[in-house]
Amino acid sequence: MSSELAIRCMGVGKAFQLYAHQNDQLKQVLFGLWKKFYKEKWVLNDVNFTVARGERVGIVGRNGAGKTTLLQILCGITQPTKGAFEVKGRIAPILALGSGFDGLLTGRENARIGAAILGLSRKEVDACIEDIAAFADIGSFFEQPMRTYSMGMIARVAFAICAHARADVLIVDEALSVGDEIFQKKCEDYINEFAKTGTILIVSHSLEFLQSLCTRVIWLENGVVREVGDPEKVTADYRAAMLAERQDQESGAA
Ligand SMILES: Nc1ncnc2c1ncn2[C@@H]1O[C@H](COP(=O)(O)OP(=O)(O)OP(=O)(O)O)[C@@H](O)[C@H]1O
Repeated sequence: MSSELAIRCMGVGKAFQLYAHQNDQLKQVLFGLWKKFYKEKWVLNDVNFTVARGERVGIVGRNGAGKTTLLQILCGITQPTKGAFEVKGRIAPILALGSGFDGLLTGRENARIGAAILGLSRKEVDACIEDIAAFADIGSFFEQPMRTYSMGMIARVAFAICAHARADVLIVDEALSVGDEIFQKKCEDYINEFAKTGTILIVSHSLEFLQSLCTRVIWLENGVVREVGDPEKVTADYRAAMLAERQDQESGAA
């Protein structure tokens, strides 16, 4: 690990606009200068952290804590409402796996486009497309339109592209919860291998995996950083809080 920064998140906040009625969105466009027709829902608030080059940082938090939104901001998929961020180097975003694919194009065609979007030149794509096909390991489906794919197959192609993107920073959102056991193991092996040289920011509900992989863990709670530090300590505190909450609910329900 070096002291050089790979990711810096400075006071990042994100508010979504919630419209009570469909018409309100149109009203906002027409009369938005005078009146707000939406309610703001803040899902991230003043999030600050840095990740050094070569570090492996995990993010934990309950459903809806803001983990995916934070990764989407860092990957440039959505803009922060407040604050600023910086990611140095080429990013491979293993998020919302495959949401950008065109269902009318084949796996191969989507893989070529996806790899180019991640920054590979045409020559580099030519050189690695068969390796991407082998990594995805979906046989003749690779030549079929992606609308015929299962979610698991889409995930395989998406992960395969990212695994060949020659990235400096791997940003992973729950990628290990998709696909079958064999593919999950392949992804885990890839991430462990990448970890030897690259920088990783990974969201996972698998606390054991984060403990084994990460150098630090961030616990996000209601859009704010509740704790950051040693993976064993943070995941233990998080687990204890979840357990205490469940016990409270059970005793309340009894
Ligand atoms: N486009 C959107 N418009 C409005 N609210 C949204 C939008 N996207 C996400 N949210 C809300 O933002 C909050 C954070 O969502 P996010 O997906 O970042 O949480 P998460 O920690 O990744 O959850 P999970 O573990 O369930 O994947 C949630 O309350 C969610 O409903």
